[in-house]
Amino acid sequence: MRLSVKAPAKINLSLDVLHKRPDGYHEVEMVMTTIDLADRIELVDLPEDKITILSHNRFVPDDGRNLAYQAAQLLKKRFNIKKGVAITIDKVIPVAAGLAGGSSDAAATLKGLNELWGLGLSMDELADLGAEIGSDVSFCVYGGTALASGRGEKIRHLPSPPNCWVILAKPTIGVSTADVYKNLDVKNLKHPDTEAMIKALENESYHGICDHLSNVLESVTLNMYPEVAHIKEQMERFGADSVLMSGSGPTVYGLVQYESRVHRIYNGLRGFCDQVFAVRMLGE
Ligand SMILES: C[C@@](CO)(OP(=O)(O)O)[C@H](O)COP(=O)(O)OP(=O)(O)OC[C@H]1O[C@@H](n2ccc(N)nc2=O)[C@H](O)[C@@H]1O
Ligand SMILES: Nc1ncnc2c1ncn2[C@@H]1O[C@H](COP(=O)(O)OP(=O)(O)O)[C@@H](O)[C@H]1O
Repeated sequence: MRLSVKAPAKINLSLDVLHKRPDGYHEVEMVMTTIDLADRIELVDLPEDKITILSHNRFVPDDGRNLAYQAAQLLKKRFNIKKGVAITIDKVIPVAAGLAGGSSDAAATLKGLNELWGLGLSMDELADLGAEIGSDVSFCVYGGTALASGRGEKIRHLPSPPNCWVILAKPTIGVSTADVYKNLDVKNLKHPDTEAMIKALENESYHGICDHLSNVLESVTLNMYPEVAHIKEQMERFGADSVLMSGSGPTVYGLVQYESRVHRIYNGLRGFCDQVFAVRMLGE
């Protein structure tokens, strides 16, 4: 049997770090939402006991380092499944970009194999399994809009933002999430107003969302890679309503309400940045 599953990227509308935990992770409060920029995962049942990964993107590992591989392996071990799966990843989401591409591939693989192998697991059970793979995988299982806390695995669903455009620009560098957290000065942070962001979503206030975009990891990555700051300035100059770096970066996104402005910003950024996308929020 063969199954195809969509694996959408996320952006962080706000990202706060509360403290460093004894296990080395950071306690976070993040408002995240999925966007219409997605990988496609194809799963084909194999009679023999093996997992294969195929992707034409050279930055995507084709072995046990791949998060989709880890998702399949976790299900096989936990439910004692003797057959295998061939996973093909049609990569659209830029890699190591702060958009949770790998995490979303893992989440899509969990959901797809749940169906393919008839496991009958609930979304909550899949999200719990996802947390064993990575901090962002639980969110990616549900998608939509949510407040993620703990190390990212505790999910509270939120209303999705009013429809608008999201323009993304990724400079030609990949950022290590671990390095960014390592360079974060947790004691001296200007904390986002997470509650105000949640209120803005509840009130369907586009301007409220724009006013409260905030990410404590942004200044860390901006200091490490000045080209990210440059993209942010240009996105603001070309007329995005509000601009922020997603996750640990280096992708910068701008929110734009009116389609008439999208082309100008997109074309302006394309002048000096190879990877630019104009997409919609995905909603619920
Ligand atoms: C920063 C965020 C924001 O959404 O995303 P990305 O920028 O990676 O997309 C997440 O917190 C990343 O989630 P994810 O990429 O799944 O992280 P993991 O694989 O679990 O961890 C990678 C490394 O990041 C650090 N880490 C991650 C999450 C967390 N709450 N505290 C941490 O300190 C740890 O050093 C860990 O070894
Ligand atoms: N399916 C996958 N797609 C992309 N990268 C993956 C995948 N599985 C593992 N990785 C590894 O995870 C790292 C982070 O990738 P990604 O999830 O795209 O970024 P981020 O954590 O910034 O959102 C990459 O450098 C890559 O080596």
